[in-house]
Amino acid sequence: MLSFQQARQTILDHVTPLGVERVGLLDASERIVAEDIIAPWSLPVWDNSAMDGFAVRHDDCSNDGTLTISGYIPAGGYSNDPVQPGTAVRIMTGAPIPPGADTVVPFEETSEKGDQLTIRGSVTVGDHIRVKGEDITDGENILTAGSLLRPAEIGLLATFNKVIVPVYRRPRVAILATGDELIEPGTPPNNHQIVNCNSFAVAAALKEIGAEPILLGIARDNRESHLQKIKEGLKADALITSAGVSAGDRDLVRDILEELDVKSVFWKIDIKPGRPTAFAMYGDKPVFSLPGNPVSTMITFEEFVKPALLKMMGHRRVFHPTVRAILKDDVKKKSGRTQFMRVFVTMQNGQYLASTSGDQNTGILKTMIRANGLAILPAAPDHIGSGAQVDVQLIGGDYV
Ligand SMILES: Nc1nc2c(c(=O)[nH]1)N[C@H]1C(S)=C(S)[C@@H](COP(=O)(O)OP(=O)(O)OC[C@H]3O[C@@H](n4cnc5c(N)ncnc54)[C@H](O)[C@@H]3O)O[C@H]1N2
Ligand code: MOO
Repeated sequence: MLSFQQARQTILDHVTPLGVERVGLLDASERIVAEDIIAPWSLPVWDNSAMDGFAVRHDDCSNDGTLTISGYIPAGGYSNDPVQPGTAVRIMTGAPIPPGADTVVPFEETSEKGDQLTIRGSVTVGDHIRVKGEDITDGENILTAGSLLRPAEIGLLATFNKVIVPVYRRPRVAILATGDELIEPGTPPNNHQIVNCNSFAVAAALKEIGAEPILLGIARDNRESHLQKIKEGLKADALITSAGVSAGDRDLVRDILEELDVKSVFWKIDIKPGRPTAFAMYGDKPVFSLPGNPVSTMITFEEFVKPALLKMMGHRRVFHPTVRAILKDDVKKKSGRTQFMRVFVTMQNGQYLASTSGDQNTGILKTMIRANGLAILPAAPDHIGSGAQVDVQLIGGDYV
């Protein structure tokens, strides 16, 4: 049986980034740029003032004399007239430095009387001038393909007039719940029926990473229903099924996938929860079959599906940030399996602390709700004492 790391790597080895599409600037937010972006001009575009004040010739500032105010350049204005010796030009932040001037003196360091200006204190040549190209030079590679477009990158693209941006396509991901016991949310449950929560938890997780969920509904525990729904799901870029993958008499998912020529890559991983997870490929489309217990579905999505989809969207970083934390509880676990423990992480005196968020049975949803981290307990020991250091993936929720 594959270990946690082997299974995750195997999945990542099977998926590749989807194609590229060109979208409007704001639609590119939080997506991955698919080509290098080259600066078409320098930034700043020209030498400009960093302060409201006076553009002067530094040589004129060395004696205690006065200068004559000879002009005014607001932001949005410019002047091609050279600043003559003995004169100063009133200039606003962002306005281009006029020829001849090499220094800006802020208003606070001057006093004015009519058109006469006195500079107080010492002035260094070049003060308060933002020099052309000091930020970015013409032809510089400003964003390499594969970069995440956060607000700062979107601003940078806007600066350079890049209103159409090449980004990796977002996967359309079909989600199929399976089981005769299931009804859809909004339907009053009869005896022995339970409401399909997995499809919605998975759809929300997909939206969080910018993938497009397609809800296929529920496949009933018979061959025809599975065939019809799975066929539909295979039209998407990826398919996620929940339940029907363990050893039950009615666990049909893997058989039907095989019947539809979906090639099994592996079944079962040495982890808890999530052992019966199956992974298969339909051409170049991944098919994830997640165990039905809601907590197992959510954790296997986080550990296996999310990194694969992020890779398909062109992301270079596909894993949750992991921190070392001190365990606050004694933990008994199954020896030989990597175990994901739902924890609540806090920070005290510069150190992360992780305490169990409650009952770790996979039937217990509440513990998932309370968790903001998953501690990854290594396979070997069957007991980890409080005070031990463990790796914890931060999975969001309340900030620590
Ligand atoms: N003999 C064995 N039995 C089981 C094994 C095993 O290895 N041998 N593995 C156990 C483990 S671990 C898990 S996890 C479950 C997973 O089984 P399935 O993926 O086949 O899921 P089901 O049995 O159909 O359902 C499990 C549980 O989850 C509920 N469920 C299913 N779908 C949904 C949904 N969409 N929304 C909410 N809840 C859902 C379902 O009613 C069951 O209670 O198998 C163990 N058994
Ligand atoms: O592996 Mo099951 O997913 O423990 O609940």
